[in-house]
Amino acid sequence: MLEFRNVTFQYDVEDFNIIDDLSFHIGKGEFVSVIGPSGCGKSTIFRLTGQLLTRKSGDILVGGESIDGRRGYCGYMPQRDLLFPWRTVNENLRLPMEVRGGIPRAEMDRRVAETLEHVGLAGWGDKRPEELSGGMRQRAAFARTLLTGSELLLLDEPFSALDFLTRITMQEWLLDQWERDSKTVLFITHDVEEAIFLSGRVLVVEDTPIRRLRSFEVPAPYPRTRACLTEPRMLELRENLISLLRREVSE
Ligand SMILES: Nc1ncnc2c1ncn2[C@@H]1O[C@H](COP(=O)(O)OP(=O)(O)OP(=O)(O)O)[C@@H](O)[C@H]1O
Repeated sequence: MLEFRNVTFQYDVEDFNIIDDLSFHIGKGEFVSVIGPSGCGKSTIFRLTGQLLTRKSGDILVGGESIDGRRGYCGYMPQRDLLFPWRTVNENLRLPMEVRGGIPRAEMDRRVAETLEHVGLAGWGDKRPEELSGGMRQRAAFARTLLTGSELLLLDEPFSALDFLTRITMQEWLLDQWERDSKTVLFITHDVEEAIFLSGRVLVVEDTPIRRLRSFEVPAPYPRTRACLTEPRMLELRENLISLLRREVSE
């Protein structure tokens, strides 16, 4: 579903590559998390995939084809919900379809209502974002990401600003959505436990510049409950990942 082939990237103001000859791939329908030290370039991978940045060399493929010249092949949800405060929830959710164009208003309204119901926010469409709780705003932002209609969802630390209980509720909610929708999800987090609870695989950034992502299979079948986190194999994986990250930060 997503493939990086020998991708290299450098920010204009820097004199070194932040991503250097990186290759990896994510299969259709996978839920994969990316973890690594702060500032190592995780979000840069997302920005390159969404063409918010342009790579220096290499190729990025979605669904087997290069992303160059294409639009609408991925939905991107950033760290903060970024709902427009002056728009109602309905108006926020219509946005990706308005940008794409060519969809009749009645059809947009139908899709918005259906998606709000899908994420448990039926009846909240006329509210403004400030009237929603943090968890509800994230659900609305996720609904807007779904309304891009893309099979590939890039979620960049979507729950990092939430309190602990809302966060674990949202993690369970997201897993339910993923199991129901069969989308491909690439998820950035700083939280090792969140990564292993949600993902089938965890990719670890081992060094900067990013030359490779080390892949760890998560040894727990879906559907999952949080109880799986206390299983010995999951605890062992969690400790392995934490010590790997610690080593990277101290190097
Ligand atoms: N627009 C920019 N111009 C120049 N340098 C940038 C720009 N955006 C990010 N960087 C630098 O590139 C590096 C990688 O940034 P990026 O946001 O991809 O890291 P990250 O791993 O997602 O960080 P975090 O986990 O803290 O969100 C950082 O050192 C950052 O300072």
